[in-house]
Amino acid sequence: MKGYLHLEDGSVYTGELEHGSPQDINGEIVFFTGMTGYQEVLTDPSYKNQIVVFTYPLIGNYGINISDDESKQPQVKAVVVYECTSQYSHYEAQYSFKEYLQKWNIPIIHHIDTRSVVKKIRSQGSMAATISQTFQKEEQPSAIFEDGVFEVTSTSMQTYGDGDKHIALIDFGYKKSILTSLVKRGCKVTTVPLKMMNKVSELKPDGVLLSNGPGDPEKLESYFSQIKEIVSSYPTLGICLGHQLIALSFGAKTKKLLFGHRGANQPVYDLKQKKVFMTSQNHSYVVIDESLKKTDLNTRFYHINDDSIEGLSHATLPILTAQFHPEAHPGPSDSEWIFDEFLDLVAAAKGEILYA
Ligand SMILES: NC(=O)CC[C@H](N)C(=O)O
Repeated sequence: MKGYLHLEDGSVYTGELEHGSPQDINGEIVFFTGMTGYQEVLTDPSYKNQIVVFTYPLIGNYGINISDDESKQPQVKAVVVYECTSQYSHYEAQYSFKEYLQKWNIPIIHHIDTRSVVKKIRSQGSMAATISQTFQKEEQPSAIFEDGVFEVTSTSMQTYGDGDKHIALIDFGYKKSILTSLVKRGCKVTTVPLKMMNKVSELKPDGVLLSNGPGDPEKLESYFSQIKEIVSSYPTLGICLGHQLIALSFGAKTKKLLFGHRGANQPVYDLKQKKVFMTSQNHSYVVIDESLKKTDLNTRFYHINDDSIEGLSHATLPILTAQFHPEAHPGPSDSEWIFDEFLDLVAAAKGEILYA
């Protein structure tokens, strides 16, 4: 059936709507530029409540393979594509792109001029959008976005792996690949729901990882002092939202980028190794450079395209943070070594090695 994509600036695009609902669907519209990796994007909890535009014009040609999911279900509010094919070819695929989203009742609007939509987002910023079955929408798309962290954090602790390094993975909506990156490096990992952060010390972990997650990091202000205490007590890695929360808890500030970084070829410079890495990213917010002056945090990584901060280290504590995704699904595995460096920090704290 015909469907309509309404943007906050008043523009309306007509496309074909699949699994739409009689009620309008509202969300923040953002775009992802990777040619592949659509399945990992759909299931990354950081995309909770967002309407994702895929800029690559043909999506779905290798189908959906459940074992590649980043969480138990798609998290996006809706999908905007040019063409999504039902014909797929991959030896592990179980569903087509459309079948998978239909199973979870997630609307797709296709045959939309995605190039035009992306140009608007690039010039005016990520904005509110509504997908509707009618040309006249019920109301103006709302720019107030729901805070997704409480929807995606788990409700009980779970333990995975049985290695000799025990890592507490604080769950703001973690991607499965973060967990598997640790388990495959010989760690025992306990996932800790946001509301159970006060139990971290009872686990006596060797290290702590603060996960990715959706929404504005400043909305979690009531947890900053607790976060500061935890990350000051154990070797720590912060990824994406986790990185932002660590910076905020030490007194730095964050701001929203115009349209964010979402793709699989984002170049990042490492000031320590003096090297550029291609990274996978999915974020709207960044740490403000000048706000670091009052803290003991130093820039370790920055984005080559816009000079924004992509990661930090602490002057005296074993804390490492990355705004990008070292677990790299979707995207290149160039920066997976971040996990090795984090585990070196953990090993150094246990007296097993020297970390330089
Ligand atoms: N992937 C993430 O953790 C995203 C962090 C945060 N929600 C942002 O958009 O900046």
